[in-house]
Amino acid sequence: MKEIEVVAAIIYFEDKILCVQRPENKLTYISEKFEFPGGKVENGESLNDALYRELKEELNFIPIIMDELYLTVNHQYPDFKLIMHVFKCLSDKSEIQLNEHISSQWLSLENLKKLDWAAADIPIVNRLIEHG
Ligand SMILES: Nc1nc2c([nH]c(=O)n2[C@H]2C[C@H](O)[C@@H](COP(=O)(O)OP(=O)(O)OP(=O)(O)O)O2)c(=O)[nH]1
Repeated sequence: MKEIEVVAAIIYFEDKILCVQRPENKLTYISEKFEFPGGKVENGESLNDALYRELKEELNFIPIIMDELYLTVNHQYPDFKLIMHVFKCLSDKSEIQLNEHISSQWLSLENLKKLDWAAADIPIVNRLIEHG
């Protein structure tokens, strides 16, 4: 089974977290789902470099990375295995540019569960709600 390695960012502005919605996709289980911004790690790239590149591409955003690594999620989707490394970041503003996503919301922890998340993101959302 194909393996995909991805980096993703939990971006905080004050006490809110940036949640972004994926566009339509032939894979129904990720189509129009909410996720944390990020994307695939390229060959030979460090996780931090991948995160900087993806956030610049997707949001024109240069992150301040807060911690080494928040969590690595392993999730089996029907067509591939996802390995997703998640980092917490800070933003000093709430205005963001969406280059690839169809919508975004800044949500406080207690509202995160209201969104329709990609399945791999559920453990991240749960950990955030339980431990911040
Ligand atoms: N960035 C990100 N991807 C996620 C999350 N949850 C989740 O299941 N994924 C999955 C969806 C995709 O199958 C994969 C990310 O790949 P992508 O297609 O967005 O990556 P990319 O920007 O490098 O895209 P491309 O160059 O292949 O077009 O990880 C998440 O929270 N953030």
